[in-house]
Amino acid sequence: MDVYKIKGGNRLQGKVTVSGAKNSAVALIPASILAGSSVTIDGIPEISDAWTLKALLEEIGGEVSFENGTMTIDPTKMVAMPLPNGNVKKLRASYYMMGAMLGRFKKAVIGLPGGCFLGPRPIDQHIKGFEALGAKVTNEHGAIYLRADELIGAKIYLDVASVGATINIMLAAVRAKGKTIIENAAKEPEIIDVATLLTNMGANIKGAGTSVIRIEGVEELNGTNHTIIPDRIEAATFMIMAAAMGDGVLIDNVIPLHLEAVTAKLREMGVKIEENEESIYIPKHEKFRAVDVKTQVYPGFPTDVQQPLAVLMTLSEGTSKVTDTIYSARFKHIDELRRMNAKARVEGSTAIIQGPSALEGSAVTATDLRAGAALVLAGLIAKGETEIHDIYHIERGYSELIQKLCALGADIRKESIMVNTNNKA
Ligand SMILES: CC(=O)N[C@H]1[C@@H](OP(=O)(O)OP(=O)(O)OC[C@H]2O[C@@H](n3ccc(=O)[nH]c3=O)[C@H](O)[C@@H]2O)O[C@H](CO)[C@@H](O)[C@@H]1O
Ligand SMILES: C=C(OP(=O)(O)O)C(=O)O
Repeated sequence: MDVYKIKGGNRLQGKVTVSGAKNSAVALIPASILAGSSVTIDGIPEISDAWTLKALLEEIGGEVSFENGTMTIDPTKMVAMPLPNGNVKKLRASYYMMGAMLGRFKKAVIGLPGGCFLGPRPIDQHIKGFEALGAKVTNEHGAIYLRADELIGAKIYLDVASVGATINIMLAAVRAKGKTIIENAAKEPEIIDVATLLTNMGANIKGAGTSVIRIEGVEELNGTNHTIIPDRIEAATFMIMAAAMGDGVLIDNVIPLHLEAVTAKLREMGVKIEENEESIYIPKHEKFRAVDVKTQVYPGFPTDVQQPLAVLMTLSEGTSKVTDTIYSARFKHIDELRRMNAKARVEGSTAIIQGPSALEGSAVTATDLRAGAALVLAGLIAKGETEIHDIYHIERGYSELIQKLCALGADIRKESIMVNTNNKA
């Protein structure tokens, strides 16, 4: 089993460059299914989710290369191959194969997606959207079957402003006949990024990034080149790491506008942040104020950042509270942080963190992607050695994390350890 081993206490200094956005990449790659010729995407992060999607595209006949951050996808020989099991279970975003294959082939069979367990993650709004466009959708033995004679544009009101449902409906609707209107659409920057790719492929999409998206279906889409946006969640993770352990860290390749809620909350905690056009500088800090934070849909405070932020709260003076309004059960990291001597507990959908506490190295488990990032930060701060298990969660979404942290001065390495399966409960 692979683990991360971290010797805590090293200060971080220098420049770190943020990779392309995971949550864009995992939608842009399936979007290429809709193209009539090759799509090239620059800035794809080196994460296992990208490799898994490459494998999924190859399973349906795509020719895909992925080298030095550039993925080129030739979709011309793709077929509507059912994907009920295997790779689709490895990540959440395999659900985008539904919208893209429905758009191109008018049919798809896709297993229920995997991804982080954060509490219930239904896909009812995706299905409602596909049905509104004229698809018949059934759930048979854990796989979703979608078929349509033709897709016809429709008005769809999302009961929740879901990122996945907004993108998935967009993927199918660009090839539907006539006009689709998505109301109460999610507004995340990754949605604009996907709409930009689709528009450059010849789609007609207006309003991406607002709560009403209008799509006029087209008969065919062409290949194109695209450069992905920077990962605002990775950037926020490094901002928090820099605040906690930095002696001056420049975080490069960011769009500061995408980070407004994070920047505002960190400033409230006493963190000094210098924003440049495409980078953010965080100087050394010694003290932090306790704050309360509530996660919200974009442009509110992102749920994907609350777990690393909780670690900074263990250094803050007083009681902090984190309420997750998106995922009620996204608090598995709190138990692990307690193993490291954090004073924290969960009440309902709120974590209550009492600081400051002196974190101590321990063996802990990355229960999900951002819990993993939180534990990496806790390990950087803690006295002694921290060993993080189940790091495959972290590697789904952070590109070259070890290399980036080592370059900043951290003592973190990946190691294979023997697991005694006889002792497993
Ligand atoms: C691959 C990807 O982009 N993942 C991101 C995406 O996940 P994902 O797209 O899965 O998240 P959604 O925006 O869809 O979910 C938001 C909320 O809506 C609920 N919901 C969603 C769909 C649905 O059909 N029915 C329903 O009730 C969910 O349970 C959740 O409470 O947005 C989340 C919220 O910003 C992020 O944490 C994830 O990192
Ligand atoms: C929850 C996340 O990812 P996914 O939706 O891919 O599980 C995340 O990126 O924090």
